[in-house]
Amino acid sequence: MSFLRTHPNGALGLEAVGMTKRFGGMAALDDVTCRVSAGTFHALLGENGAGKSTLVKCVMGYYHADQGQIAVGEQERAIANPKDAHALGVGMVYQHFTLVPGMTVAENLVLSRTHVPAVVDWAAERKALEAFMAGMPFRVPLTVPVSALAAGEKQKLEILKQLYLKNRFLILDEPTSVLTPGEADEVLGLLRRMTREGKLTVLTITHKFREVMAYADEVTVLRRGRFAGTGKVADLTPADMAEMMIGAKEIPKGASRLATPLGEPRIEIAGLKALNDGGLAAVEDLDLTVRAGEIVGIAGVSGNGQRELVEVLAGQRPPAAGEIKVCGERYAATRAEMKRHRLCLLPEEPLRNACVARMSVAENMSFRTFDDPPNARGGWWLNGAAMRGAARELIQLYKVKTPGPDAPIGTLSGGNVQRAVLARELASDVRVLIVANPCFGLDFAAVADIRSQIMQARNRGAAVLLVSEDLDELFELADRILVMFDGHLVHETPTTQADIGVIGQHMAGH
Ligand SMILES: Nc1ncnc2c1ncn2[C@@H]1O[C@H](COP(=O)(O)OP(=O)(O)OP(=O)(O)O)[C@@H](O)[C@H]1O
Repeated sequence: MSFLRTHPNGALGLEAVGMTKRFGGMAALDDVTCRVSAGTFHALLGENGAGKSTLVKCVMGYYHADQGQIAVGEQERAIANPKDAHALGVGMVYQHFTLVPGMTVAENLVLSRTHVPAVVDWAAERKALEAFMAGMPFRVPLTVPVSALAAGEKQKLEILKQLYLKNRFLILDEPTSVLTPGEADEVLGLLRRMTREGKLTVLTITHKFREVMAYADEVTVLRRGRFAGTGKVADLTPADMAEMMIGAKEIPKGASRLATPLGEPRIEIAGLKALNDGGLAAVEDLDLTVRAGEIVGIAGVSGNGQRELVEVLAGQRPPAAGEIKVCGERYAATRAEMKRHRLCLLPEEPLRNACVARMSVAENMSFRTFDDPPNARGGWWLNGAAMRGAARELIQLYKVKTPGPDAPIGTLSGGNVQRAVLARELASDVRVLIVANPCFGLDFAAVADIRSQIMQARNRGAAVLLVSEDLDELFELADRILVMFDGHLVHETPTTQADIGVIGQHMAGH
């Protein structure tokens, strides 16, 4: 496909040429070029830490590249900040929603404009919005508050907002991670239709080969901050892309499930109720048992009480009612209990919930063990050398990409923070493992690695509670799948008899 700069129907082409961005001595991007033709659907691939986010942040003007040029449409452009990017018609949709929940769809759209008049003529705005919606391939009701929309509708609205702001080059950062499989297909299908019609160009960061194969026209692959290849999807297989990403054709296989006997109950939850930050019930009447030697998966669209459930089990949120037992004893989620029962826990968003961003990788990795020998030598003297040594081993074992054990963990790429926390949690001989979205944002090789670790823990007899928004993950790992909707467990099935369509419907509350 020859490079097309602007499509007559509005889609914009974009070239980022020779992009270099250094953080201290480390080049996160080293002479990277990415060309996206107008009216195409382009996927940006690469391992965790390969430089994908850094590249799109340079394009959006969040970072200033040390070298390189960006051309949007016909011309080379200087993009000093995101405002400049928007003025050129370049917008970005993030993994997490940026809408104001208490406002209606119409209010969110109108107030997102750079210039909003002091007094808004709502009647005129409504008319203009209805005309705008009529021209869109998908619609969201204008008068409904955003808080009442399902995740798929919110994601559609995020995209509509970019189109409303007249952005015709859209960057998406793992756009489907918050959607059910049906919603993901709908949103990606609609975006592809718009690119085919020449109304929009899409550049999406993704780790999902399935979505690349089904929706993308072309890919650009980064590897350790460098350009590793580009091509048309029609000419490539997932194995070819894997080879560009990591230099090996083999997509690693996970550990297989061993036929182990079910053991005693290790997690017993009865009548649990938990409130959200606003004081409303987020989890209600929840009964759940997880036995030794099984993985119990909880499916659900984010925001249906899973976060609060995990926070209760982590001791970060008090239960409002109910009882929890671990290994037959009442459990109040203290650090001593976790240690005694060898209970390990990986919450969602580990950088926020399980790390101190400004502390080093070594310090973060030793949170569980800092007061045990050899890390502590009597009293409160911490042995930095021992902590760093143990961290070096974990960094190697779990392939965490970091300049070293002393780097602040907050400067690692998202996927590498996840690996560092998993390394800490899975390092011990775990009896009870609670994990929430363990592979969120991880590249395919890391996903295979981590899933294999979880399966091995189960095969060794651990009781595993796996809360995940990724149905593929639940189908691969769980022995039983339960669906959580609106704070309740609404459906349960052994995985061998599970039907993905039925589960998707329960996830959507039908
Ligand atoms: N603000 C920063 N300060 C220091 N280093 C940074 C900063 N931002 C990114 N890096 C480093 O740059 C490299 C590339 O990170 P980037 O976030 O672009 O990777 P990525 O491909 O998006 O990874 P992931 O798939 O894990 O999100 C990483 O090694 C990361 O540690």
